[in-house]
Amino acid sequence: MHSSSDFTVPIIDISPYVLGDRSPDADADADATARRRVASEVDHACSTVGFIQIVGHGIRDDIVAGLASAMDSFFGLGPAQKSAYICPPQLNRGYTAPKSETLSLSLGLDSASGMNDYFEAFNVGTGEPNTWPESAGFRSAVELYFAEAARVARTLTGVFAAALGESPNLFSRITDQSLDTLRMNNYALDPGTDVPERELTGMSEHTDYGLVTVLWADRVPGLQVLGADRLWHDVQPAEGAILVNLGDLTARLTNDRWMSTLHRVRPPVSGGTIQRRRSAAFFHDGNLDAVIAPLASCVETGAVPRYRPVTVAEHIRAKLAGSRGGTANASATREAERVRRAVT
Ligand SMILES: O=C(O)CCC(=O)C(=O)O
Ligand SMILES: [Fe+2]
Repeated sequence: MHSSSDFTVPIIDISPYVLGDRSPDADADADATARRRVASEVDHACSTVGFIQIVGHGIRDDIVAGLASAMDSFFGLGPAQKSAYICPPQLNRGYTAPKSETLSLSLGLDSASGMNDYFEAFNVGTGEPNTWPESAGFRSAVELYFAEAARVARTLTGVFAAALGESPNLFSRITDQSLDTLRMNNYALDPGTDVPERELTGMSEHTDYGLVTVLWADRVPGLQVLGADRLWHDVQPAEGAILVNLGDLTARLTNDRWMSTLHRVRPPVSGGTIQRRRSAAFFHDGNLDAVIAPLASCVETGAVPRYRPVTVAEHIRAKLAGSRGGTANASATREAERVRRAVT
């Protein structure tokens, strides 16, 4: 594992975009200035790191605590009970048992032997039929958090439009029927499991697939982000902060002005075990029939855009066929090359 002191995930206070109801005597000029500052900080972070920590997001602590305890109640069930919620790979919903996905196959990178990622997960979302565990209060707690993450994702795309100097409806017109998925991840070993002092793959290296990811995570080590220095850096959210990272569709839209940053989860093994860690990734992917092509403002005059247009459905399907279906994705050559060039 590598780290260097000059790698940081910037903390940005997005409250100027979140506070909806202003008092009648609010200073409109001061508001506009505060928003411009947020947009400029976001532009810088998206161009250089591809990850942000947001504060001032307005998600109440009790809603996060409700999500965390819903996750505990489900992941605490026995393997047979959890397995009743497994869905076929072409449906990105329900329970994923440990070692039934390999995220790096979404980049076309082969795993040595079948599905290897140690995480277990539960997915719910829009656009595909959900299955809900019977655990008391699970559905209502998860739906409350889901609505808040969806609100924050939409606030962020508003900031993105401003930061790119585009019309405010740049994203709203391609996200009114957005495919959104909340993936609740659990990285844990059964009591008594003895892992050798080597690194365990919690979740293999990948970029996220959609427009933007809103990522709540325990303040426990494990998440690593690939820096421009080709080193993997450990990242933990600050108290109360929520991580945000861009997905491939925003990199494509911005012709790589903004980055879909590679990341992975490698829980450190100590004393033969790992510290349990939870995360919940809200993937905001856009309307399935939306066509994502590089913005004219992000392509130099006379230059050829780096990406051909794709629909959201086409892109997400190819990625999931890799991570969930085990068919290596052949169309992520650029990201796969970045992983190969990383110092492991
Ligand atoms: O567990 C984490 O912090 C990262 C999860 C993640 O990258 C994902 O679900 O795509
Ligand atoms: Fe991810």
